Amino acid sequence: MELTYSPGLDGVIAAETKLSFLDVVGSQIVIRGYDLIELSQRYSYLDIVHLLLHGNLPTTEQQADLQDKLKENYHVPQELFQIFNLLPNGTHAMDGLRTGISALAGYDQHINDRSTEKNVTRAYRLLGGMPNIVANSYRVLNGQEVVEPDSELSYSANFYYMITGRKPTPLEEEIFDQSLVLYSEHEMPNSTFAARVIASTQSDLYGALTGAVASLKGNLHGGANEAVMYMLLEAKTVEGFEAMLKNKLKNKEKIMGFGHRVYMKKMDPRAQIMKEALYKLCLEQGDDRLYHMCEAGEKVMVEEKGLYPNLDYYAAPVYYMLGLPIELYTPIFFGSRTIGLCAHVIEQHDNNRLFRPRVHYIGERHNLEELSV
Ligand SMILES: CC(=O)SCCNC(=O)CCNC(=O)[C@H](O)C(C)(C)COP(=O)(O)OP(=O)(O)OC[C@H]1O[C@@H](n2cnc3c(N)ncnc32)[C@H](O)[C@@H]1OP(=O)(O)O
Ligand SMILES: O=C([O-])CC(=O)C(=O)O
Repeated sequence: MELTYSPGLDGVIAAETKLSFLDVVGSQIVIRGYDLIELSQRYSYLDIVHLLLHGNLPTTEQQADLQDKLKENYHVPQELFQIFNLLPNGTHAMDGLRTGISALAGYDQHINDRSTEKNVTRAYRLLGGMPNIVANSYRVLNGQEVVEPDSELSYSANFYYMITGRKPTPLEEEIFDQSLVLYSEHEMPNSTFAARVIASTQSDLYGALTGAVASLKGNLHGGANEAVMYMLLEAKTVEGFEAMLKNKLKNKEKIMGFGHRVYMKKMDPRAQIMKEALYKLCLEQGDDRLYHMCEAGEKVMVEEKGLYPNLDYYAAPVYYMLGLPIELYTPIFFGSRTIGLCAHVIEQHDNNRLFRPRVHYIGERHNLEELSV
C-alpha cells in the first residue's frame, strides 16, 4: 500500500458518515440530507437534535417527547459544583466545562456499555445537563450564585436564562436558538475528529467529548469566537478595526474569525445568517456600531488577503449584543455541538475500526555499533 502524507490531513477522508457533509460544489452544509442554512430558517435547535440523533425531523409528539427527556436531565450531580469550586481562580470556562463533562463519567453505572441504546440515553443526559454545566461552571468559577434550570422555558431560552439570569426577549430567544442550530454539526472539524479518534479505542462518550472540548478551545477552532470579540472591543471604532487588521496582516498574524480549511475562497454560509441576525439585534437596540465594524473588517480581509468570515466572526458580536459573557462564547458553541459530537461517537461505536495512522519519519537513524563506549 502506497502511503502519502498530507500536512494537517488536508483533503484526507477520515470516515464514512450519514450525518453531515460540506458540499462545497453545491454550496450546501448537508445535515442528514437537508441544507443546514434552510433548516436554520425554519426549524429550532431541538428539531436538529432529533434529526441528528434519530435521523428525522420530529413530529409534534416526538418533539414533546424529546423536550421531556432533556428536561428530565436538566439537573446535574450537585458534587460538580463542589469540583468547580476547587478549581484555581482564573480557570478558563472551557477548562471548567471539560472538567465537568469528564466528572460525569463516574455517575454512569453502565459506562462500559457502548450500545446505541445506552449511548442515546447518555446523549440525552449530556444535552439536558449541558446548559447547567456551561452556565454554572462559569458562575462558580466567578464567585456567582448557581442558577437552577427553569423547566417552563424552551431548551434555548433556559440555556440563555441560566447564563444571564434573565429570560430572553422573543428576538433574543430566536437568535440564540438559531446560533445553536448553526453550530450544531459541521462534518469533520478537529473536535469531531478528536472525539471519533477517542471513541475508536472503545472508550466512552464522556471521554470522547472531554477530548473534543480541549480541541474546541483552541483559537484556530472554537476559541476564535472569543478572540474575535476581544479584537472588536480593543479596536473600538471602524477606523480602529481597519487599522488593527491591516497591521496584523502586515505582521503576518492570523486574524481570528477568517478563513476555513474547507471554505477558503468563500464566506462560510453560516456567517451570513449570523450577520443578518446581528443587523436585527443592532436595529432593535438602536446601536449599529458592531455591525459597521464587522462589515468594514470583512471588506479589509477580502481586499487585502482574499479571506472571508467564518461563523465565529459574526457569532461573536451577536453573542455580545445578546449580553452573554465573552468567556462563554466557546462553551456555548460546545453546548450546541454536543449533539453533533454524540451522533458521531454513536456512529463510530456502531461501526468501529481503530484510528491508527502512520508517520513520515524525518529523524535520524543510528547504528548502536557505531557508538564508541
Ligand atoms: C467555527 C470554526 O471553528 S471556524 C475556524 C475558526 N478559526 C479561526 O477563525 C482562526 C483563523 N483562521 C485560521 O487560522 C485558518 O483559516 C484555519 C485554521 C481556520 C484553517 O487553516 P488551514 O486550512 O490550515 O489554512 P492555512 O493556515 O494553511 O492558511 C492558508 C493560507 O491562508 C492564510 N490564512 C488563513 N487564515 C488566515 C487568517 N485567519 N488570517 C490571516 N491569514 C490567514 C495563511 O496564512 C496561509 O497563507 P500562506 O499560504 O501565505 O502561508
Ligand atoms: O469545520 C471546521 O473545521 C470548523 C468549523 O467551522 C466548525 O466546527 O463548525
